[in-house]
Amino acid sequence: MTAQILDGKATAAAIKSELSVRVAALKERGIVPGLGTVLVGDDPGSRWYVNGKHKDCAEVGIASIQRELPATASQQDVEDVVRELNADPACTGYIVQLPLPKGLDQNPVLELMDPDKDADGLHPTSLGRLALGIQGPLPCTPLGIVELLRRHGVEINGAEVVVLGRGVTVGRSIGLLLTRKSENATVTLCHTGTRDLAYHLRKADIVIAAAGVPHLVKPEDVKPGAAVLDVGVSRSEGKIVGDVHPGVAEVAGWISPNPGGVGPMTRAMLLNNIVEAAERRAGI
Ligand SMILES: Nc1nc2c(c(=O)[nH]1)N[C@@H](CN(C=O)c1ccc(C(=O)N[C@@H](CCC(=O)O)C(=O)O)cc1)CN2
Repeated sequence: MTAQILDGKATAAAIKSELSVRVAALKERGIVPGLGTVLVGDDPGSRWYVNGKHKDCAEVGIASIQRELPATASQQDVEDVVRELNADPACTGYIVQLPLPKGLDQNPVLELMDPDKDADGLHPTSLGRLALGIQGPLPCTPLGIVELLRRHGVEINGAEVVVLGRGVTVGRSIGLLLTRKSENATVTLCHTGTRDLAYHLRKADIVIAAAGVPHLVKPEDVKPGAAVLDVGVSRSEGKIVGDVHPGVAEVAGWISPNPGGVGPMTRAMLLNNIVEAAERRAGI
C-alpha cells in the first residue's frame, strides 16, 4: 500500500482563497480585520513562522500589526505589549509566538491577553470554553488537523485516535476537539510516561505525532490503512525531520508530508480565527 497524501499546502491555499472572499465582504461593511503578532527574541524558526503569518495576511487582505522585542526583554516589557494590543481597536486578534525565550513565563502572558482577542485559541478562557462546549477560538494546529482530515474524506466519527505528545499547542487540546459530539472520536494521549507506545499505535485508525522525537512512529507499529499526521519538527543538517519514519508511507492509508502537511494548515487556521472573530463582532 502507498498512502494517499494529506496535502496541507494545497488545502491551505483553498482555505485562504475562501477566506479572501469573507474578508472582502467584511471590507464592504467598512471592517478591516487585523492580526497582531508578538515576537520576543531572535530564534530564526520563530521569526520564520511570524513572517509567514504576515505574508498570509497580505494574501487574504488581513491587516498586519507586528510587535518585536529583543531576547533581553523583561516579563514586564512583554506584558506591556500585550496590554497595548488588548487596547488597539485595529487589532482584531493577536498571537504571542511560542516558545518565549528562557527566563520569561508564558502563562501569565497568555492569561493577560484579552480572551476575545485570542487568535491562537490558547488562552485559558478559550481552552475552558472548548472543554465546556462554548463557542470561541480553537487552537490552530488541532483545528488544522481536523480540517485536513475532513477535506480528504478521512472518517473521524468513531475512529480510535492516538496522539503522541502533551505540548500545549497540539497534544493537550486536540483530544477536546476530537471528542466533541461533532467529531465523535475516541482519543488516547501518549507521552513520555506511556509504557507501551507500540500497543497503542497498533490499534489507532488515526495517529497524530507531535512529540518532537525523530522517526518515533515506525512502519511496524502502524495499523495498515491508518491516517498518520506528522506534526513533529526536529532539525538535522538544516532539514526538517518529522516524528514519522518514511517507511510508514508504505503501510498507512493517508499520510501528511512534513513539511507541507500540518504546518500550512496551522497558518490557514490562524487566519480563519481572525476572520471569524471579525465576523462575530460584526454580528455576521
Ligand atoms: N503562538 C503560537 N506559537 C507556536 C505555534 C502556534 O500555533 N501558536 N505553533 C508552532 C509554530 N507555528 C506557528 O506558530 C508553525 C509551525 C510550522 C509551520 C509551517 O508552515 N511549517 C512548514 C515548514 C517550515 C520549515 O521549513 O521550517 C511546513 O510544515 O510545511 C507554520 C507555523 C510553535 N509555536
